[in-house]
Amino acid sequence: MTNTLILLRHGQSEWNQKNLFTGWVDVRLTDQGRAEAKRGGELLAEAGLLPDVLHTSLLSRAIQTAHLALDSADRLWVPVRRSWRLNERHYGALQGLDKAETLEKYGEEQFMEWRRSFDTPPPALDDASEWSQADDPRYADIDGERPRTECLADVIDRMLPYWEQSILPDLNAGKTVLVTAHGNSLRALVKHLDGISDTDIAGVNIPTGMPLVYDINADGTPNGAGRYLDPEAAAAGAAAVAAQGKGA
Ligand SMILES: O=C(O)[C@H](O)COP(=O)(O)O
Repeated sequence: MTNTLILLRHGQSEWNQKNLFTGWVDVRLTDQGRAEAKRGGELLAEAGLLPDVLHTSLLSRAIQTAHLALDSADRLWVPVRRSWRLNERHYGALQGLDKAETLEKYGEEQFMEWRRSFDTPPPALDDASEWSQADDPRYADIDGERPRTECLADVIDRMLPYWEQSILPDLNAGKTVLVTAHGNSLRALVKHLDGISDTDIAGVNIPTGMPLVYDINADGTPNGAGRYLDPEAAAAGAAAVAAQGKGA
């Protein structure tokens, strides 16, 4: 017996479009991002994958995406659980910087180390920065220390307790679970589910707005590989993410 987990990265955001490092900066979806989110919900409805519960991060781009996708699937009424533990990785002092300019300034090796290494975080973001979340009320009472920068290993450390204590129990209650989150918080969960090595995860990118479906066993392991509902579009989207920063 397995239960259905649906992972959905938010649609294109305003800073995805501008090619800026985003992290915990709370930007909204673009028109394209809203269309991607609606299409994601249509794909779920066409596949008969109707969520019974929603888990989102505390960031507007994921919350907007969930709302649009659930509306397309006529499931706006499902219960919602939100957590900072599903937030995008905190990009530290890179938040707000242009990816292409950062690549140009620091070179490919340093750019990729900060962007895709497993355990090297960017420099920490000063609380006085305009892109800091030091004064953001949504983090006033979070169950953990508010990060000033994160690497993927840090994201896994703060995301897995939520996976085990909040998402997996919903799955084992027989619910179809929709998780709307972010490129790197979903890379963290996919790494865990698929047993991807610390090295190989650097080559994994999550496309925007495309449902990724897993059949999950009671112990939290996947029964087979995850599957995108539109594999061709997913491959093109992942390639576009990989190309960000390279002037693409
Ligand atoms: O936070 C961001 O900049 C993006 O959502 C993810 O960026 P990345 O694909 O460069 O990690």
